[in-house]
Formats: sequence, C-alpha cells, structure tokens
Amino acid sequence: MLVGLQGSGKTTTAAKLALQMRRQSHSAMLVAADLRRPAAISQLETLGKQLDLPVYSEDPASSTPAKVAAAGLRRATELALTWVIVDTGGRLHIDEELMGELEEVKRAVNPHQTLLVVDAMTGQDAVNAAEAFHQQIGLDGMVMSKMDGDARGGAALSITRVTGVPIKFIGTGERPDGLEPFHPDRMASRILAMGDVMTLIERAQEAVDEDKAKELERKMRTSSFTLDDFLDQIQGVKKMGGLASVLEMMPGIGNAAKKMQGQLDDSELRKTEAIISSMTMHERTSPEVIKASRRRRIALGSGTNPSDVNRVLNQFKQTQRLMRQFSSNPKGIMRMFR
Ligand SMILES: Nc1nc2c(ncn2[C@@H]2O[C@H](COP(=O)(O)OP(=O)(O)OP(=O)(O)O)[C@@H](O)[C@H]2O)c(=O)[nH]1
Repeated sequence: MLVGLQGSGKTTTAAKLALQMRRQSHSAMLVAADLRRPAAISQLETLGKQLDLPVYSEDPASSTPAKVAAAGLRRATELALTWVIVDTGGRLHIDEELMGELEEVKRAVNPHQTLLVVDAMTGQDAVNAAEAFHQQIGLDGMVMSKMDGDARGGAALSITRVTGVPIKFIGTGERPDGLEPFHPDRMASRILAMGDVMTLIERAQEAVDEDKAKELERKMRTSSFTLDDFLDQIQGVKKMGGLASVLEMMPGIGNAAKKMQGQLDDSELRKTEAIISSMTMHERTSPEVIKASRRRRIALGSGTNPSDVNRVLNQFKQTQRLMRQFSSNPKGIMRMFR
C-alpha cells in the first residue's frame, strides 16, 4: 500500500514498483484506490496500458477506497498474481479525513508493506509528513521520489532519524524505470557531496569490458598505453553518460562539476575522438612519426586544425608520462590528487 501527500509521486511509484517486480519474474496488479482525484484513476490505467500491467479500478461515484482495495485484492487472488500495489489518495496537507480513509484501506487489505512516498525536494515538509503518517497509519518503509532533482537527500537522514522507518527505494526520474533500491552508504556520500562512487563503478562495469580493463591495467603498468587506448577511454566516457555525468560522481569534484554545468560539454572529447580516428594504426602506436605533413592530413580528415592535433598529441604525452610515474610510484601520484 502506497501513501503520501498529493503530488509526491505515489501513482508513478506504483507503476515503477510493478515494473521492478515483473523484472524479477513476479506478477503485480495495480489498484486505483485514489478516488478523490478522478485523473489518478485514468493516470494509473494509462500507465498500466503502457507497461502492460493489470489495473483494478471502479466507478468512484459508487465505491469507497477501502472497497476498491479489497475488491482489487480479491481479483488479484483469482488471477493468481503475486503482488497487489494499492495507490491511495493524497492531499496537499495531512488532515483527519485523509488519515481515516487510509486507515480503512489498511484494515481492508492488511498490507505486507505500507510505504510512504515522499518528495525529496520538499525538505522539512517531508519530515513532518513522514512523522504524521507513521504515527497514524504505521509505516514499514519509505520511497524518496525525485532524487534526480537538485535535492541532495538531506531530508532522508532526518526522516529516518525522526521516524526510525527505513528508506527502501529512491525515485530517480519520471520514467517507469526510474526507481532504485536505496543504499544508505551512497546517500551518505551524496549528502557529503563526495560523489557517488558506487554508481560510477556500476556504470563503468556496464560500459567497460572486463578483459579490456585488465589489458588497460597491464598497459598502464608496462607504459605501453597507445593513442588507440586513449580513443577507447574516450568512447568509454561517452558510454558512461559523458564527461559531466562521470565527473559529478567523483569524490571531491562532484560539486565543482555541477557548478560547471554547461561548460562541461563533450565537444572536446568528440574532437579528440575524430582526430585519433583520422590517424593510421601506425601513427596511433608511434605518434612520434606525426610531423607537419601528417598533422595537416589528420587535421583535414577530422575537420580540425593542425594546432588541435598538436594539443591531442601533447595531452596524450602527458597522460603517458603520468602513467609511467604512476606505475613506478603510485602513492606519490595519489598525493598529487589530494
Ligand atoms: N523527476 C521525477 N519526477 C517524478 C518522480 N516520481 C514522480 N515524479 C513526477 O511527479 C509528479 C507527481 O507524480 P504522481 O505519481 O502523479 O503523484 P501522486 O502522489 O500520485 O499524486 P496525487 O495522485 O495527486 O496524490 C508527476 O509529474 C511525476 O512524473 C521522480 O522520481 N523523479
């Protein structure tokens, strides 16, 4: 059973949860027990149609939320579905009528889990709402929606401390796949603006082939890193969502990267990619052969200037030097980044 203030994201979260369950080979039915806002029923039905999920609803004029919830549960049992997700009504503020209605729904279906959906952007209001819902309805967990916004999630800390109720999921976007299990350690580093290293690692694992990573590590150790590997790295960054999104997840520079939004475009990366792609295999492994005429040809082939080609070659030399130093004295290099 999902509860929460109006607009907190209950209906969207209901669909997201059902989708996650289906991905784990469980079946789920969505039940539209929000009878106050007529659009809530059609919103759930539309989401159900889009995602091919069963939705139970009734005419709001001749039913009550508790009746709909109970009938939805019966229907799901008949259809042998594993889960029922009850979407309930919300208000702008907590009032007794709403709480009474939710208590009735809870009594009618006796849910395994009552989850409060809170909008992460609302800060202290979210904390107050969580406290009131927990006192009156009794919560088993929380879903913090809209964590993809500017909210750092500071409210998550207060909510958990005030209510003692764990956060189970976070909403990370409007789309039906924007829901992730909550990881307290990740949230802690996000709050401390230390970046999100675990997400960075996960994205890297998705984008980078493990054998390639091992090979790269060997090349770094033996200082045999070539321009072709440089190109591979650039393509890896692109796969991981671009420079800005990678930097944002890095400890220490996440905040600075956010402030540089707009300046951190990937056009330089694309230019570098075009320049290396215009080189022959021989040039990529032995860049010292690139003299004036080759430089001109590469610039022409990549739609850039010879000075751009020079810049890439210099950057590459610097990277190579850094790697050589790293392989001979890793601790010394790490000190440079502190
Ligand atoms: N960016 C972002 N938007 C979200 C997220 N979850 C929900 N939304 C948006 O928030 C708005 C409100 O979401 P709903 O699911 O309609 O909220 P609700 O709690 O069901 O609202 P009521 O039925 O009025 O009580 C919609 O525009 C959603 O697309 C999220 O994790 N990230």
